[in-house]
Amino acid sequence: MPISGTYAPSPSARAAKQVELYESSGGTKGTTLGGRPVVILTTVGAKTGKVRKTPLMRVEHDGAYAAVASLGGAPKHPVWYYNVRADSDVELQDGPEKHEYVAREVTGDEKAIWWERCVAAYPPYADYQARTERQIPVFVLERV
Ligand SMILES: C[C@H](OP(=O)(O)OC[C@@H](O)[C@@H](O)[C@@H](O)Cn1c2nc(=O)[nH]c(=O)c-2cc2ccc(O)cc21)C(=O)N[C@@H](CCC(=O)N[C@@H](CCC(=O)O)C(=O)O)C(=O)O
Repeated sequence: MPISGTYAPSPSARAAKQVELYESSGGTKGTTLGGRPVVILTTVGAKTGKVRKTPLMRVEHDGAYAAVASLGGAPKHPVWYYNVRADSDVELQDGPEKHEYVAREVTGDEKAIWWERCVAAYPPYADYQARTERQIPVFVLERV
C-alpha cells in the first residue's frame, strides 16, 4: 500500500534540499554524496503519522537494500529509526525507480554480512561505528 499523507520536510536543511532536488529531477539530480550513490527512504512518522523522507547511502544486494541508522556515529539513533520500527512498510527511491518495501532490523550473522556490504558501499560507516558505543542499526528492505 503506497504511503500517503502530509509530507513533513526534514528540519535538516541539507536533507530536505537533497530530497527536493532528487524528487523534482525524477531521481537524476541530488543522487550522490561525496560521489557515492544516495537513495531516499520514505517512512510514516511514528508519532505524527506524517510522511517523512530521508536521504541514505545506497546499499543494494540482489534487489534488497540496507538502511543504516548511522547518524554519523552520534550517540543516539536518528529519529527515522523509530518510524521504521513502528511501521515496517516503507518506500525507497533509487534514482528514477521508487518501490514499496518491508523493512526488518537485522542482527547477528545476518547483520555482519550486511554490515560488510554497507561499509563496502560507504567506508565512513566503519568510522561511525568506531566512534560510538551505540550499535548502529541496519534494516534490510525487501521488495513488496
Ligand atoms: C532531523 C531529524 O532527522 P532524523 O530522522 O533524525 O534523521 C537524521 C539523519 O539520519 C537524516 O538527516 C539523514 O538524511 C542523514 N543522512 C544519513 N543518515 C543516516 O543515518 N544514514 C545514512 O546513510 C545517511 C546518508 C545521507 C546521505 C545524504 C544526506 O543528505 C543525508 C544522509 C528529523 O527529521 N527530525 C524531525 C522529526 C522526524 C520524525 O520522523 N518524527 C517522527 C517521530 C518519531 C519519534 O520520535 O518516535 C514523527 O513524525 O512522528 C523533527 O525534529 O521534527
